[in-house]
Amino acid sequence: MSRSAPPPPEPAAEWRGVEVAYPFARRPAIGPVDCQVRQGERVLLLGPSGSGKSTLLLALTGLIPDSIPAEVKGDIRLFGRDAGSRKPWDWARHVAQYFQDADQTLCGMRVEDELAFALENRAMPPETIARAVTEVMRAVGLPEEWRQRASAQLSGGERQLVALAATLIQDAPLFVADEPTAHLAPEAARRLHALLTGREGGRTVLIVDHRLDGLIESIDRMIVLGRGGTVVAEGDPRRIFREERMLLQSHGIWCPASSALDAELMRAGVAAPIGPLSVAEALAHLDPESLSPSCLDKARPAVEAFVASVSPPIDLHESPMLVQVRQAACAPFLGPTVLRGVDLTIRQGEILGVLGRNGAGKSTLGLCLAGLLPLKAGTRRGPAGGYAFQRAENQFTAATVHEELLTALPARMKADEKDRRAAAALETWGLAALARNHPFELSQGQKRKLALATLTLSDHWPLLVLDEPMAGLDASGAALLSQEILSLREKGRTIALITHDMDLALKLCPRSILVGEGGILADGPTQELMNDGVLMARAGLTEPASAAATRWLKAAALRLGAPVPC
Ligand SMILES: Nc1ncnc2c1ncn2[C@@H]1O[C@H](COP(=O)(O)OP(=O)(O)OP(=O)(O)O)[C@@H](O)[C@H]1O
Ligand SMILES: Nc1ncnc2c1ncn2[C@@H]1O[C@H](COP(=O)(O)OP(=O)(O)OP(=O)(O)O)[C@@H](O)[C@H]1O
Repeated sequence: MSRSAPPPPEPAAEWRGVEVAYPFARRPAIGPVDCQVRQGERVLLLGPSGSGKSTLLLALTGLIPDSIPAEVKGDIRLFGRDAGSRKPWDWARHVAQYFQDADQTLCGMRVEDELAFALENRAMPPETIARAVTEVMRAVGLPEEWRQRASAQLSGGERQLVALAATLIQDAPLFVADEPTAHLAPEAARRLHALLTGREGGRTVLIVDHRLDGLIESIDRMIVLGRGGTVVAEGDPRRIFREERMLLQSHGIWCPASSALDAELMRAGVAAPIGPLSVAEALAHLDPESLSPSCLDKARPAVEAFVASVSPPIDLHESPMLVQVRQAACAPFLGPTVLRGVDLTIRQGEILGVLGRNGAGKSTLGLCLAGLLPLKAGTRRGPAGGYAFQRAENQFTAATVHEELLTALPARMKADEKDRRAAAALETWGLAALARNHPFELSQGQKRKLALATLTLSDHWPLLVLDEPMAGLDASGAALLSQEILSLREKGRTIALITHDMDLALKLCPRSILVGEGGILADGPTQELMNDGVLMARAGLTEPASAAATRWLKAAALRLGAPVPC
């Protein structure tokens, strides 16, 4: 007698014909959506800003419509059960959810309270909770002595780490994370990605992230939402990034650096047999030591084209000084001095990269450079600057998107001129359909766009400090911002760009500073800094994704006896 195979386990999460419509919206934010996450799978949910990724996740445990009003149609199932049959908090043991905005997760006074909260709600013994807190802090890289620190007095990235630890400690079989690494420095993001997608414990993971390099290697499957809030692609990351690249780009979705290189190598007829997930993997079969010169000749222009697309711009001539700080000591608002002996000159019309690990003091320095925080010691010369905050909504003061833009324009400007300028900005940033919405109703990427549109609309500031402006932006938003930064520079404006994106710094900033060890660790051409592995490691940074391609070009040139690129 043949025994029939046991039925497959129920999917961890499943959406069938799901539509979600927010009140007064002209059309549903998502739907109809049909997709699932199988138990034990690690799934990446991709989509442009506003495509409904957060909406899909919030509807999963019923937070929409329980806490956020919206009409939900269709069938949502968690581990085979109707998700709506329980209250959101009744799912807490099954689903641990990390929200896109860390500040929405944090509710305790101290780091320890924050982390213990979920386990205290389960009435666990204090010793067990204390042990779990120690373990999770170690796992995410939070120092033990931070247990008593006030969570409100942490940097943006540090708060994100605490919020992630508070979610991980719940040890639920399904972990859902909405952009968990948006504010993390490269090293911390890598550790977190490894932790989230690790096989231990057989946890199921559903993750939304725009930062793909280093993550996609450990993803089993992707679900891609398009601009209309429906699924436009689903399957193996290798296949999707190779075969559906044009589709992803048409929806303004990020593709990893490896996919751009793969496309160049495909055109040259020397691509890897299967779609690569990293730049190193894209080049693994093209080892300059063993490759024939004819094959090297074919591959070289393709790799060169890729490297040129991510290379630093030509440096400016020496221009007059705009802002200068000498022997400056900088402290966060009501906080201790974190940077000492800072000597820095920013020249008019330059784009300066400000790089460093989480908590290094980049935002504190940025606020001092803009004149928004007084120095504790030393001198600052130069005009005040405009500041795009790390958390976009910290900037919003108006009741609608349109009115928010108007705040950037001078009071004496005629009303119809103001409206014309605001309408042009809405169009440029793709926010026209949301003009009457409250800024807080926007998706995270849309909020970022509004904050940047408002800041760049004003002609008032000769210096703009942009604090992680790309965090949460989709590929089309990021491309727009890059263009905007370059055109501001053309108009003589000066920009300090605080970023965790090494490829972006390399592409936009001829010069960068590395902030670390209580001061400025290094100041020089971005390319040179990034070539110095020891220095980058000291600053807690990793090389850009494109670095492996630059090394390959050098090795290929040596082998062919051609001039070695610098
Ligand atoms: N509370 C709300 N009220 C009204 N509209 C909302 C609300 N929350 C989100 N929306 C709208 O629903 C759409 C989907 O938003 P959602 O936050 O799910 O997108 P997303 O894909 O997560 O975007 P992002 O990548 O920018 O975070 C957007 O157009 C947004 O403006
Ligand atoms: N209000 C505050 N009170 C006390 N300490 C603070 C306060 N705000 C920040 N800090 C501390 O000051 C240091 C510098 O913070 P800052 O926000 O400048 O770092 P950052 O480099 O911008 O970090 P991130 O990349 O995480 O945003 C951090 O160690 C942080 O914990």
